[in-house]
Amino acid sequence: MTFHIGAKPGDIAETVLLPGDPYRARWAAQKFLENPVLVNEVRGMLGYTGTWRGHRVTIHGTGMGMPSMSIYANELIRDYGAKTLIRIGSAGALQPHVKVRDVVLAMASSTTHTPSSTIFREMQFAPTASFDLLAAAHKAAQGKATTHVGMIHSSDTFYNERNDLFDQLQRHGCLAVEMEAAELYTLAARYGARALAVLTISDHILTDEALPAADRETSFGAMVDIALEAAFA
Ligand SMILES: O=P(O)(O)O[C@H]1O[C@H](CO)[C@@H](O)[C@H]1O
Ligand SMILES: O=c1cc[nH]c(=O)[nH]1
Repeated sequence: MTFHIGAKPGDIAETVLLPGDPYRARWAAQKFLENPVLVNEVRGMLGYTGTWRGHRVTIHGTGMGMPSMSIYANELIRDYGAKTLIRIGSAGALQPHVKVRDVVLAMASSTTHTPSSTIFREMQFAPTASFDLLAAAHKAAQGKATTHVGMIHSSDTFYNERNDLFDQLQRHGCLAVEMEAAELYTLAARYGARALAVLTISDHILTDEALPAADRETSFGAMVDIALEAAFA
């Protein structure tokens, strides 16, 4: 048991899928895992452990934003021994060719700040996915969803007041914006774990098209499939 996770030692698998939304964790565990058992509900941040094709897997919510992701990723890696962490999140598209419901595999993520910025001081650290997971996810995605691989942005805000920043990101090829991947990649690098973000486009920054909350909670099956296949490739 840690400050934020009530699971007993051994309750958490070495492979952890991480949606921001705890209800997406419940939906994905019930739909994809055999014998899912609730291992955490502290603060309503649901975590389940079960098996997928014989492999133990935990699916655990992270909440929204990098400070919340940082708390869960730190405790999962340092206290429970998680070794492969795959975010299964939603994101807003920043390019015209990236459409709602497409999947984005985040090769790298830019930021303005992360919870780790204080330790890097003047350095602009490059948070990057684990190549083996990225390559396996790319292969697993074939035939499951229209998939894009590239750079994303992890923002500290959902309600952006700086459209000029999004203009520059779009101009430099950034595919999508979300709020957690960069800190996950940074912590995985620090502690020698593997990490990837598999994202489903829930809305389009350029057109304002958006999926309803129920779809964001439960209709993102392709990314869960891709994440599970990549984890055990
Ligand atoms: O759907 P999740 O995984 O929560 O991800 C995205 O959705 C939230 C904002 O609505 C942020 O957490 C962002 O990163
Ligand atoms: O951070 C996010 C996540 C989904 N969609 C957005 O526009 N931003």
